[in-house]
Amino acid sequence: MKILTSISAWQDWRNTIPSTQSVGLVPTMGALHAGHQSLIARCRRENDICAISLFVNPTQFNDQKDLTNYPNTFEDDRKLCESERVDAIFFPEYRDLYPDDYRYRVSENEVSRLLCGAHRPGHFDGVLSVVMKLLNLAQPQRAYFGEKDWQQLQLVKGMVDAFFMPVTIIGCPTIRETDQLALSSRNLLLSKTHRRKAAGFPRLLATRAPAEEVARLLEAGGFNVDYVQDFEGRRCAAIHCGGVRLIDNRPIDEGGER
Ligand SMILES: Nc1ncnc2c1ncn2[C@@H]1O[C@H](COP(=O)(O)OP(=O)(O)OP(=O)(O)O)[C@@H](O)[C@H]1O
Ligand SMILES: CC(C)(CO)[C@@H](O)C(=O)[O-]
Ligand code: BAL
Repeated sequence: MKILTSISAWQDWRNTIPSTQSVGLVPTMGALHAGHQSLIARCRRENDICAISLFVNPTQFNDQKDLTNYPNTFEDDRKLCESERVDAIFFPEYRDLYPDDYRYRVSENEVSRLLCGAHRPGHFDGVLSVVMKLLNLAQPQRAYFGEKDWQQLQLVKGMVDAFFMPVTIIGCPTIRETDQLALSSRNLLLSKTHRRKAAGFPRLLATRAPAEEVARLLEAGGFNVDYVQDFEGRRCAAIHCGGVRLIDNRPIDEGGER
């Protein structure tokens, strides 16, 4: 497994791959967990070459504290990638990935302003810009994203269509803990008490009550609610639990308990 830290090393490596071999890419911000692992495993199964990027992208953070606190578990990440037979890890630095210092960026003017975009101004400009860079560098046939970040997934698909980018975006189901909390790197930041309490989030999101009622119940349960909103077939929500921001979504038409 190669660990590539410079753009030129990554490009040189990419150039060694014959055009007859398919490449899959899993973009991540590291602190890998079983959710990421499911994306990597699928990428491994569906492609000759499986690559992953680990980059905590500063341009998508509107909150400096959130960026500073973002977990970093590089050694464990490396081991997980090795055990999943990843071929290459791309682990760049900001100044290399942003030679323009973010003068150039990709913007979407509608969906990116809703939900998470309304609460994290500029967030999706940062996400789309870095994903465009990563896709241009890796030139994968397929790239894998989690449904946990539903709005992100829709925006990345939209960008690829809008710019005629030669890549297929594959959405992968959300992996959950046994108490149904969606796995997320930020879960590492929850205290024991808040981790226990966080199980109430997916439980309330799965009820059939109207979105406003779910928001009220979450607030009553001690969470600070950014939003609960139905969007493109999903009930999406973001809350703060003990200062940690968590997001989740559920299909709106799922039978039984949502
Ligand atoms: N529980 C999960 N199930 C499936 N995919 C996931 C899960 N959590 C994250 N992913 C996907 O992994 C990719 C990388 O996500 P990222 O590195 O931001 O991790 P994260 O756990 O979402 O962290 P964060 O705490 O920042 O939300 C994204 O496409 C994301 O949707
Ligand atoms: C897609 C991504 C890797 C871009 O930094 C990030 O938003 C994430 O991990 O979901
Ligand atoms: N998975 C979304 C990345 C972020 O919260 O910035």
